[in-house]
Amino acid sequence: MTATVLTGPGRRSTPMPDAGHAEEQSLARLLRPQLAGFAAVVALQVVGAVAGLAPLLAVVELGRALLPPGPVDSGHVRAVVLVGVAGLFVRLLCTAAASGIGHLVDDQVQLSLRRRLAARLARVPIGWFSRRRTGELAKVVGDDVSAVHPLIAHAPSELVAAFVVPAVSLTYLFTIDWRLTVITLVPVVLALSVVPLMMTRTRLREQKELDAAMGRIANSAVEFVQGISVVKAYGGARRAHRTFRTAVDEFADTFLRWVRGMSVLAAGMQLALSPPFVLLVVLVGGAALITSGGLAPPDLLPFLLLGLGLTAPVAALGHGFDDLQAARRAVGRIRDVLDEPSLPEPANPAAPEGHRVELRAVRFGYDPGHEVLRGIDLVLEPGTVTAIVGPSGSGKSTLVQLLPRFFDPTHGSILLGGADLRELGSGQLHRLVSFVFQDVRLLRASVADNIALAVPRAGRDDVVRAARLAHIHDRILELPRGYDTVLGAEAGLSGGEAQRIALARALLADTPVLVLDEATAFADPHTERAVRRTLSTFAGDRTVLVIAHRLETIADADTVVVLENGTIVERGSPARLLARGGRFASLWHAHRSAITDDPSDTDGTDGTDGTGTDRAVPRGGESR
Ligand SMILES: Nc1ncnc2c1ncn2[C@@H]1O[C@H](COP(=O)(O)OP(=O)(O)OP(=O)(O)O)[C@@H](O)[C@H]1O
Repeated sequence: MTATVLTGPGRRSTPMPDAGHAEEQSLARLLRPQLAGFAAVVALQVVGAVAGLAPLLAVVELGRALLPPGPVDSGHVRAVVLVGVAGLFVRLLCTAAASGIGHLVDDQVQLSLRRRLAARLARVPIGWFSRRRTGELAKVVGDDVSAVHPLIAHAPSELVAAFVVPAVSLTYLFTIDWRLTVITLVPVVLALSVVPLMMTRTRLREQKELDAAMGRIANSAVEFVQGISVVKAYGGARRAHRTFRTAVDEFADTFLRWVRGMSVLAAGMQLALSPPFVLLVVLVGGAALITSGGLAPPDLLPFLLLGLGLTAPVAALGHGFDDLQAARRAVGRIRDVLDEPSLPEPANPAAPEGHRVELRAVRFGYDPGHEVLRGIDLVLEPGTVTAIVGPSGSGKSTLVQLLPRFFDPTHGSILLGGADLRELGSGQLHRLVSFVFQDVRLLRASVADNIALAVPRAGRDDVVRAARLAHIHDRILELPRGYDTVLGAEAGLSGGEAQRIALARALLADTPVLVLDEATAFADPHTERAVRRTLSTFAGDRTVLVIAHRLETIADADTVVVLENGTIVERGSPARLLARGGRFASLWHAHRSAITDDPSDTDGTDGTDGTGTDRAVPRGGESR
């Protein structure tokens, strides 16, 4: 046997900079398209906040005009009332408009975030998902994006109210009496002095721990629900439940620690901002000034009224503080996902010539330090079927998943028609390579749409032809609405049926390279034989790579590749390999005797086709 290290016209892959990654996904950049809307919200809030002070100031002015003894200037009173009413009206108008625009901007930002997340998730390597937990990802796309809501829709109004209202009020109060103004500020200063204590390293760490504990609850709940059938079948509900209970208990402990740290601070802040405390401070200060003759009694009124107005925005900011902190952390997590490197897309895709596939010194590992494929050199010629065999865990599935580019090799390259896969656009690659793996994923869509996934414009005739070839047409007709039946909603399919839908999808895609993980594993013997016949007819000039579990597939293959521990230990035609008496021969004999020893196996997979002819005898052929 000769090693099939071929040198072809393949070029070195030069991964292009990832366009998606290059665009820095900062929140500012994210908000840039919405800047006009954002500016309008802030402007309306400023006008609204200032106008909102008019009624208060009108009451104060009325008090100062009506309380002192003597004649009343009715013209002045009328003007003050009019200004107060107009201010109220403008405030209502501005607040409503700002709230409306703010929520529209928020909607756009959330939509854009979710679109970006979806686009990024579609481009990250499949391996990234296996390292992520479903709960965490669901939290980012769902909860975390929603947590941005207060940041966009409420923060501007709260910030504006917190700064503009006190600024205007203070200016007015200063014109009346600067000493009482300073006294009126005491509650605000006390409340603000608590804020840094709420943001110490310990408090922020506790917040993070709280978030992580919440994430663990979500994960364990999702995992518990996903695995519920297995757990129940094996009576392990108690054990599985324990993970959830532990997560819940941990959350309760973390929450208690957080509450303990925050409650005194929050209570102190609330006390400082509470109306009774504010009134007490202003009254004590005002009374002292009045008795000393430094302040006219009616001038105490504006301080009592506006003093309460000074603390209200700070209190609102305090209430929104948690939301804002949560939004900040959520944006951080969203940014982490958006910054995740995706499989690089070439700026100028290469044009492959033909569909010869060549793996050159391919190495790959899911985790650093643990290689699953350790230097694979392999050529798959057009018009041939290459079967991969090998013990469980030898890397067969990993190897075939590199062809549709579920992952990129960590070293070496894979060439298709002379072009490195990394130099092909993803659309181009999908037009060249289709696959049917064991773990078939069908979409919650009609049967026809599922089959036509790669060729959305395919006519119904083509879809039916592909379904017939995959021997699933009759079963589809039995479904409630035939080809229009929505899978997962109106009907479900068995594992073998789902595989044949996936096979029909691959047949319709009609790509020159086909990768199969023994696509007929779940079919009954009769269907399995029929599907195999279809595949051998269909193969034609195609380049076919199949993970073979059945002797017939192995016997029919042009080349068999024996994989062990991530390296190719034998390759050649089945007949030659059998004659050599090496690894393949012992695998073959072990496989055969396992089947003949198993009395339950009556499906012909022992190498006979049920007609008495021994078909699973490797046919002759030269090693490539
Ligand atoms: N998503 C993954 N993340 C981390 N390790 C993985 C992942 N998938 C497979 N592995 C590991 O890679 C090695 C090869 O697995 P692979 O599924 O390719 O083998 P296989 O030959 O196809 O096995 P089988 O015949 O049992 O399907 C195994 O050690 C497996 O644990």
